[in-house]
Amino acid sequence: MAQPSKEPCKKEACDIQACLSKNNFLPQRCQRVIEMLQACCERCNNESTHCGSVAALLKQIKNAVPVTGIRQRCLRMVTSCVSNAQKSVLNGTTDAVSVVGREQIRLGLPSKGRMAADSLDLLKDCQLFVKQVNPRQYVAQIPQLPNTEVWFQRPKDIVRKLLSGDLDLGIVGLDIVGEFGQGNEDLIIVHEALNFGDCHLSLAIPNYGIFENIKSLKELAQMPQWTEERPLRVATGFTYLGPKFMKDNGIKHVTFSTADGALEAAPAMGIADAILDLVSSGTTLKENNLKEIEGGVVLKSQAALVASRRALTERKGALETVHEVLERLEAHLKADGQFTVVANMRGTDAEEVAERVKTQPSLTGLQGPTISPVYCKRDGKVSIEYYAIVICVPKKALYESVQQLRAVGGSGVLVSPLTYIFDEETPRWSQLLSKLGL
Ligand SMILES: Nc1ncnc2c1ncn2[C@@H]1O[C@H](COP(=O)(O)OP(=O)(O)OP(=O)(O)O)[C@@H](O)[C@H]1O
Ligand SMILES: O=P(O)(O)OC[C@H]1O[C@H](OP(=O)(O)OP(=O)(O)O)[C@H](O)[C@@H]1O
Ligand SMILES: [Mg+2]
Repeated sequence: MAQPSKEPCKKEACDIQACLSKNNFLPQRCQRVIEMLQACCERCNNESTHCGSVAALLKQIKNAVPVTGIRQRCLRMVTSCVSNAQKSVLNGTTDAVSVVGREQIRLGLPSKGRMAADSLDLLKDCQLFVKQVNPRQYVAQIPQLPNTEVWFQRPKDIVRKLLSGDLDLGIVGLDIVGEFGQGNEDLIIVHEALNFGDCHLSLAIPNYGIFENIKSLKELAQMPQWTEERPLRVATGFTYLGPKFMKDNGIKHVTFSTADGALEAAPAMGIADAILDLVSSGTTLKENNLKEIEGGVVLKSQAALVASRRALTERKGALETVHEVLERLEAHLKADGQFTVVANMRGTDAEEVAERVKTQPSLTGLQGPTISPVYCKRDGKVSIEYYAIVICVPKKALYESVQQLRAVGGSGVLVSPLTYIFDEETPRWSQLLSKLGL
């Protein structure tokens, strides 16, 4: 194997050093960051794209660089440095044992089942149109994100492939993240509430026989029937989360069996005493004479945007792509629950109208009402008698708000859907940076 080259680092190393020194960082600290960067690139030359030392380097930068702007510049330089090191391997400048080089960011979407159509619809609502030529084609493009390709996969494979580095981002249920991610720190939840795929993972027992009066997990655990020889038998598809939940709750005498579906039949078939499965409407439990119990919810789930930490810190453009996707998602999801309400109000001036509006609890809008004069022509003269008030109102509080508007003299109330609310910065973006140690 050829000697690893430190060349790709040189320019970035100088830039980072200059940036840090210019901002009064101690020379030893700068030096340490640069050494780590160079060691990291050596390893990238030698090993693969998944050089774990980048994470350590980023942590070091976090400690050394408290100012967000400078920290982000350093991060970009590090990413570019590492990707140069990788490119030099691909171009043959340096040998490598195995390098998975790819330019495109990969987003995994559910290929079928409950989550598939909803994932595409959500992206569409964010003006991200997935172009899939036919439904059996597993790769697709999003013209609005030219550096990103979509790969359709089964939800559990999305999580597995995020962990193996074959996908960078994905949309899956939090249940699948918990079950197949198993707390792996490389999986980062970028947005935990995409507003579809709602369900919960729950323990359920028959509502007849020895279970008739059992109402809680505690009571279930204390039943004298369960012994080492005859443990509580639980049927579940969640073979990681199930045992973990029982252990965390101190339930000792328990065994698990698994099946791919129709688990609700297991107690009546005599295969299990209880089941641990997803519930949404509760119909399947009810139809099979099963009930949930207090303390039996393992987790609440809905669709989430998940990313690979390594991809975000090492793959060129990944962080920027996540930022854009996150902004679009947040703008859409925030607006989704709101209406824009416009009404006219008679008044002497804008402040007086504002005072009246503010007496009503549902009329404050996002930051406060926008009030503007309505110019009308009377006897050939332009005058202001009315003011238009514009507010955002939660959909649930619409009627209440209309009543409150009327109560303070509002008339001609217009209600229209709100499509996007772009905040100054999305709170989840700063949370993501902090999870990444940036
Ligand atoms: N009632 C529900 N039952 C199961 N999953 C639900 C439910 N409601 C929402 N979900 C979400 O949908 C995901 C499962 O979707 P789906 O049932 O299509 O896949 P699957 O069960 O893995 O596929 P299959 O049933 O073909 O094995 C879950 O991981 C969960 O996040
Ligand atoms: O509370 P409910 O709305 O009734 O939904 C819960 C049921 O839905 C899921 O099964 P699915 O339809 O995926 O069938 P499967 O068991 O064949 O996977 C889940 O495993 C439950 O059985
Ligand atoms: Mg299913």
